[in-house]
Amino acid sequence: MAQAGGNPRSDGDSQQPSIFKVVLLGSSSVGKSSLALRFLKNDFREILPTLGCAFFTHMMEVDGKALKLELWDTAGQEKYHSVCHLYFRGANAALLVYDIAKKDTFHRAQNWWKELENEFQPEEIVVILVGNKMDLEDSREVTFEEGKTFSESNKLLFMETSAKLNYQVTEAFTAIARELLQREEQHGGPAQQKNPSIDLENSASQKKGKCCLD
Ligand SMILES: Nc1nc2c(ncn2[C@@H]2O[C@H](COP(=O)(O)OP(=O)(O)OP(=O)(O)O)[C@@H](O)[C@H]2O)c(=O)[nH]1
Repeated sequence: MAQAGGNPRSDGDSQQPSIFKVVLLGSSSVGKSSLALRFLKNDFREILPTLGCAFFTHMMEVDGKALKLELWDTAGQEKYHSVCHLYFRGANAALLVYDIAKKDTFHRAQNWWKELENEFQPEEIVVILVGNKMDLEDSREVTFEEGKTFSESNKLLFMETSAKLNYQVTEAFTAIARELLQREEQHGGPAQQKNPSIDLENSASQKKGKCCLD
């Protein structure tokens, strides 16, 4: 394993929420930024392709426990592929997003899973496979069963979503948050992060149109 997942961070004060790094991975145009925009702002609009990576933080509460998610929305365009590896270092969770109306994006999500498997021990990262654009039922190329079968055989969480219709978007992020908190509890509470996130100031390319999430 080349790189271990980062432990959730805390400043040592048990009252402070844990911080988890969550990366969004998948082909270009599957709707990663749209899922983030829907989750963070309950909005949906045309967004320009992500350049490099966009970064957001979000406080939330799950089952009475507060936590902070650091969301890293990566660019799906192939030219950014190698950069994405930098961004998933130290991640606690990943959303592997595909477009249910584009079979090749499902295969790409499966390849991302292989890459994560090479980087992380199974217990180091929470992964959810997300079949987005489920509003495009008439053009569906990936069945619900295909997504479910792949997830079950690889012990991933799975959900179909529509950023456009606001269907199961919050649920997908909440499922991740819940699993992260459960794992943290099993491992005896928050610890200092072993592999801190890379320096945002120096290395995160900003997304054109990122302002729409601010
Ligand atoms: N019908 C439908 N369209 C969607 C949905 N989510 C996103 N889109 C559209 O898909 C296109 C791509 O969305 P983005 O969110 O930019 O996709 P991305 O995965 O972030 O793309 P990159 O930044 O290139 O990696 C846009 O035109 C969105 O409006 C959805 O749930 N349903």
